[in-house]
Amino acid sequence: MAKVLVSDPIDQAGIDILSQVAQVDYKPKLPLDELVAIIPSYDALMVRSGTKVTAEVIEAGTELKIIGRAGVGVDNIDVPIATRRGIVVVNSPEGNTIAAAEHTIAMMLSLSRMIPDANQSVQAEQWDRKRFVGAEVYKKNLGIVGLGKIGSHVAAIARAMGMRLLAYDPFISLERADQLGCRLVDLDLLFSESDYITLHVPKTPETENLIDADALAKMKPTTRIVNCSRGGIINEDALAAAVTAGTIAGAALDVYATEPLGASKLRGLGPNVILTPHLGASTAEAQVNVATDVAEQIRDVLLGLPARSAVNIPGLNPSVLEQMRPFLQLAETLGNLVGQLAGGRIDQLTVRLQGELASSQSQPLVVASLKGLLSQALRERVNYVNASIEAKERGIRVIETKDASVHDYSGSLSLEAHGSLGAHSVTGVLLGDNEIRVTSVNGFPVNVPPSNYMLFTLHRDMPGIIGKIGSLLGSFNVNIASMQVGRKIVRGEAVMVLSLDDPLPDGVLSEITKVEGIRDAYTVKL
Ligand SMILES: NC(=O)C1=CN([C@@H]2O[C@H](COP(=O)(O)OP(=O)(O)OC[C@H]3O[C@@H](n4cnc5c(N)ncnc54)[C@H](O)[C@@H]3O)[C@@H](O)[C@H]2O)C=CC1
Ligand SMILES: O=C(O)C(=O)COP(=O)(O)O
Repeated sequence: MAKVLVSDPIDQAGIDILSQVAQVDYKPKLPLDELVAIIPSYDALMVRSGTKVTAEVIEAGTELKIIGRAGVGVDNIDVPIATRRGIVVVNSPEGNTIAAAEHTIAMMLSLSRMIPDANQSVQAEQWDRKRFVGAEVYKKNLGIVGLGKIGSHVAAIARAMGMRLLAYDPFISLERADQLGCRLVDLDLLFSESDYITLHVPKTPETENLIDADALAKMKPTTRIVNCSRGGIINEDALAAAVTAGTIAGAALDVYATEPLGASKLRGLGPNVILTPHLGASTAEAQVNVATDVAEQIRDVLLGLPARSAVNIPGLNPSVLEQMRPFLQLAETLGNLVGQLAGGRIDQLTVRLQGELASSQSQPLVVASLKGLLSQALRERVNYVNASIEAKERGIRVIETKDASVHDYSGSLSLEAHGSLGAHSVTGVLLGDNEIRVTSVNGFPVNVPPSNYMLFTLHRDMPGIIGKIGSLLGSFNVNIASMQVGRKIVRGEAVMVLSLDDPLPDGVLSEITKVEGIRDAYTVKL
């Protein structure tokens, strides 16, 4: 039975799903050294933001097939190393959107009305109404940095509260911003015009330290900043200095450069700074959502099914995947086939989508073709996650072409591998029942289903050659399941494709190449 380690607190709903297919060990708050010590025996790891899934953890996890992040941000996981190791990383892109957006609004209003300090004063049996005169958000400018899922929901709520919305997000269209009632502006304008600024970006090299002393200097003394996205996007010392100096009005933070927050200048700044301990996703509803979402994906991957929100399998979203699954199988089979025909070191793969297939996304088919191509060399170490990287590292150039014109079949896929031993090509199609047919080899028309053991010859079309090959195989006790010859002109060049019931014994191939008229022969094992 597969083993799953859950190393952060997750909702029981997730544990229940995982338990259907695996032994689940629930060990929240595991120290790094213990995690490294026990990870070798696990097939899957499920975390939230608490566990740092470092290169050391991933390298130690020799059996790991999937790392699940019950939430959005995967910045606590070394995704490039996981990808390199062929480990799928999944998250829950939408499970906590509402929770994080509502926490943002709660932080903005709490800051404006000094609710935490006002509460504390009443708890302390004071009745100080003068100290807690706040500000309204109505008709104020809210600058949203990052107009993705959470930023968009914040925009919708803020709009309903009568705020005026500015947004900065270089990857969002004007139309989308318009729909959300946001004016897209550059960062400097957002900094200088906003009364409230809220951050909803991932932590990347571009967003790290985005709000530094220079940015803070551009803001109004009445500006209040909310950060429920990621620590490190705001420079905490610069922020504390700006609040202390009164060059901005205040800040409400849920996330920090280092968590848990250690010694910090952000503490003790009175009602103008509110700090929560990374609570954005901490609602009952969000925790059920993310735990269910990610546990289902871990379960599926352990059962050999695809994940719907893999962050390191480009272009394979669930609907695409479902629709393309038979074509991915076709691409993988053809990749495997052409890789074996080409042999040697391959430096280029051309992937050609013909007919109806030309309207499909090519990237998943390219990845599947590469997976097939590399499977002889890498066996089970190559998968959809690392096929592109492995190919790139081996210097395999990929060329994609599309041709919507329809020939003999409504849609076909052709792969041509170019390598140290020459170039070979195969074309295949899917029949009505999703059965794979190889329809050409090196440009010669054939019509054969792929089989476990195959023999291909390139030869001169001449009388007697088929009989000779048949007898030769018979003399080695190899049974032929089917045989096909493809040629373009009578007595010209031709290919022969044989499906065999048995693997070819050593030495037979060289005997075959000695037969008169045979130019080359290749065995293929699929
Ligand atoms: N405090 C908490 O507990 C939670 C925090 N988060 C964090 O909130 C953030 C946003 O999450 P989602 O909205 O779900 O992500 P998302 O991917 O839907 O949106 C992120 C947006 O940021 C934009 N963006 C990327 N780089 C940018 C840049 N350099 N400048 C401006 N915009 C940029 C993207 O175009 C995208 O529209 C993430 O960092 C996530 O980890 C999410 C959930 C809970
Ligand atoms: O989903 C995210 O990105 C979050 O930051 C939530 O973090 P958490 O799962 O609460 O540790």
